[in-house]
Amino acid sequence: MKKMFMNGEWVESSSGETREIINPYNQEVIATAAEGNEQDARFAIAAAREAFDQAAWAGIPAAERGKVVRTIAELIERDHEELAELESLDTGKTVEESRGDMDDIAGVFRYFAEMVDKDGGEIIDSPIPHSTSRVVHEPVGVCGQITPWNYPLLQASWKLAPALAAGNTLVMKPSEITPLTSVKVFELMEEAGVPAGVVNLVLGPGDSVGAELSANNDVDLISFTGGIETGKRIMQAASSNVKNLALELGGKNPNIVFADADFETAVDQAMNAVFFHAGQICSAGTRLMVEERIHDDFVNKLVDRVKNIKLGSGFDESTQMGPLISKEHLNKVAHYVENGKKEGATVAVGGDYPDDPELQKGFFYLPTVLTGCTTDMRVVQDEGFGPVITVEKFSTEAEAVRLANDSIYGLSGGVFTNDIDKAERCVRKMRMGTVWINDVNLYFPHAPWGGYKQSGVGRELGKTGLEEYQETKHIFQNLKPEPVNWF
Ligand SMILES: NC(=O)c1ccc[n+]([C@@H]2O[C@H](COP(=O)([O-])OP(=O)(O)OC[C@H]3O[C@@H](n4cnc5c(N)ncnc54)[C@H](O)[C@@H]3O)[C@@H](O)[C@H]2O)c1
Ligand SMILES: C[N+](C)(C)CC=O
Repeated sequence: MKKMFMNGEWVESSSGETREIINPYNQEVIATAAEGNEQDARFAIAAAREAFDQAAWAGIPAAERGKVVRTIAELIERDHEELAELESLDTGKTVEESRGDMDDIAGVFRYFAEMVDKDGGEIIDSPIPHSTSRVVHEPVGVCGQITPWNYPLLQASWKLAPALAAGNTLVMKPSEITPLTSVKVFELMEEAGVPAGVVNLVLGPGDSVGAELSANNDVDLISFTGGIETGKRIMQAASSNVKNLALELGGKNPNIVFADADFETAVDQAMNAVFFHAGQICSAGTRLMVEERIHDDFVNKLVDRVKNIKLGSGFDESTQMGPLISKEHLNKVAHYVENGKKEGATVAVGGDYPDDPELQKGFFYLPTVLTGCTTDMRVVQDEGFGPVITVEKFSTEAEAVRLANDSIYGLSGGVFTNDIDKAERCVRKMRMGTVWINDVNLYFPHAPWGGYKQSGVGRELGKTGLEEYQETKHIFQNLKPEPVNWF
């Protein structure tokens, strides 16, 4: 039974309720987890509040905190294979992808561990005679952290590492359907020596545990990664005590291919942009935009290659794409494609469930390419979050940029061209938090990640990822205090 971690203890839920965790490849039960509720969330928040107010973590010298965060990275590296296999069991993604995630996760803890003791504040040139003026950074306080199911531990690491580095205490709620690697990393944080009450883990549903974290007045910051509609609810709840807010939401990301791009690379990357993790990636380049002159050749080549994508178990080395996360999500993706067809899109390949008998127990959907799409279609505007590419045509650079920006989202986008001036002109006009030139879906700890428009608020990773977990304080000192005699 996977328990919750509160005030340094592993506990069951106060109600005794549990949830079965399902393998999306074959629907087998892989674990049972405690199912927490509002009361459990309040208990964990109180523990984090107490630990913060007693300076159980922020009061430790920064270099010592850095050492503990670095040890977490080392323990993740030690248990790398176990963590990768757990992630694949829970999400269905290939173990090869999960191994890459674990490398990234250890790197994130290392990156923030190195930043811990580098900030000595700032001296301001005070305009007031006989005074000093300084700026220091302090932790925000108690942080609520809510994560999604698609990259369970990766998204958790983007929140845990900077929050700890900055000296905060926290309560994390992972997605209720993929808690396994989060439980494991809390074991590793305990082993690394994080003091009791500093990190707390509550398992359970969003509308109880997540809602309590978002609304509770003892929480100072809420950091959320997930869908737009949930993000809006959290934003409203967080207004109760005007919490600091960080939102990493969805995307519907354009991938623009100009006729002068390297053809083979652009086709290959158009597939990488979408079919990793069956398209369940916030920054998936699901909206392929191809210059009219090469459109037909490009689609033909793409379809030829997509036909050969091998579906299967994430534990089979020959598998290139695993299942979707759940029955509910599979139905959502199938409806999304059906609606696209009704709007006039043509299924060039896929558009159905696989008929391979070996895949019938899993939540599989065929890699799909929809052609004849236009920007006004819902299938182009909505985040499908599945292995589905919509293809649009454009004829000029200005049109490509205008169409790419025609979205409520602004998470990421790609441009493929050999004309570097054109690439630069396009990416500077694209209203997205990350833009790639001749590449897709890249991220690393040193560069900030986040969305323009409705894709989010704030940035994770990089220097800004640490700043999100810090308050900024100005300290002014009068070196020659004397009466002002105004009154
Ligand atoms: N921008 C990014 O970096 C990024 C990264 C990963 C995923 N995502 C987005 O996440 C979405 C997929 O994840 P999902 O389906 O798990 O999202 P979701 O919004 O359904 O759930 C995310 C988390 O929120 C919790 N939650 C649900 N209702 C809640 C409520 N009322 N109050 C508080 N918490 C609540 C869930 O239990 C879960 O832990 C996609 O839209 C994807 O684009 C974004
Ligand atoms: C942020 N990222 C790309 C790792 C996962 C998005 O779903």
